[in-house]
Amino acid sequence: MSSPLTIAMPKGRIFEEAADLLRAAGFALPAEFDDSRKLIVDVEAENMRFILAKPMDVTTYVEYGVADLGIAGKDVMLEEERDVYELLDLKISKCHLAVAGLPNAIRDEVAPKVATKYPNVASSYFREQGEQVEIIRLNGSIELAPIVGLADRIVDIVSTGQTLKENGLVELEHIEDITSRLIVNPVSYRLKDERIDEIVTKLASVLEG
Ligand SMILES: Nc1ncnc2c1ncn2[C@@H]1O[C@H](COP(=O)(O)OP(=O)(O)OP(=O)(O)O)[C@@H](O)[C@H]1O
Ligand SMILES: O=P(O)(O)OC[C@H]1O[C@H](OP(=O)(O)OP(=O)(O)O)[C@H](O)[C@@H]1O
Repeated sequence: MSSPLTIAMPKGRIFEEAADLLRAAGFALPAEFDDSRKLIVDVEAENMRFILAKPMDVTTYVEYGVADLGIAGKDVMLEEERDVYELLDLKISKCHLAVAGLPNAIRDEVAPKVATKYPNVASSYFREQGEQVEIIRLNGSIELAPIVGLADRIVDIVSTGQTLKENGLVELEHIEDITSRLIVNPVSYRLKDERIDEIVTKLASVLEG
């Protein structure tokens, strides 16, 4: 048998939706897959190996070729700009990237501070807007920054809007709609195109159906 196809899966909120999608496409993923603390899960019946990574790291595993395929949020792809191909919009984990801040804040700073987990996305967004800002990188709970006075604005993910609302913030600018994507290492795609195309066809038929 050929070597297993390695797929980098994001732990966290995308995982469950991605696993549901793979099962709907006919892949026999064992229950162990969802509950285990193991970071590598071999699914011999499908000749697949899953590596469970932090969502922000999926594109890195795929770029370096230790995973052939991966499932990554478009936000991560925009931030990381890794050398990977996007094969399919999986239409899961829908949200958008936005600029937010306190309502009625006076916006007359020369270089307002912007807190974000997405420094590259935020820098290029404000550059395109012709606005000079100071980026402050944080790792989470971004909505805290304007409330405690660390930053004037934030660039972050908005889904239901509940986190903004509960923290007294408002969305100021919509940057980009986000969903999760199936990505591939370019060399893997050349060497394993038949197997990969088969997976894409199965997933696409679920998404279209
Ligand atoms: N509130 C949300 N609703 C829907 N999708 C979201 C939401 N927040 C993030 N996402 C999407 O899900 C992906 C993973 O988010 P998740 O919160 O699981 O990861 P993370 O915050 O990077 O990880 P961690 O919390 O472990 O640091 C994001 O890259 C984005 O594409
Ligand atoms: O619009 P909502 O539905 O409220 O979702 C948006 C929130 O979800 C994400 O945070 P996450 O839960 O990943 O926590 P984090 O702050 O640790 O990143 C994001 O960073 C927002 O804070």
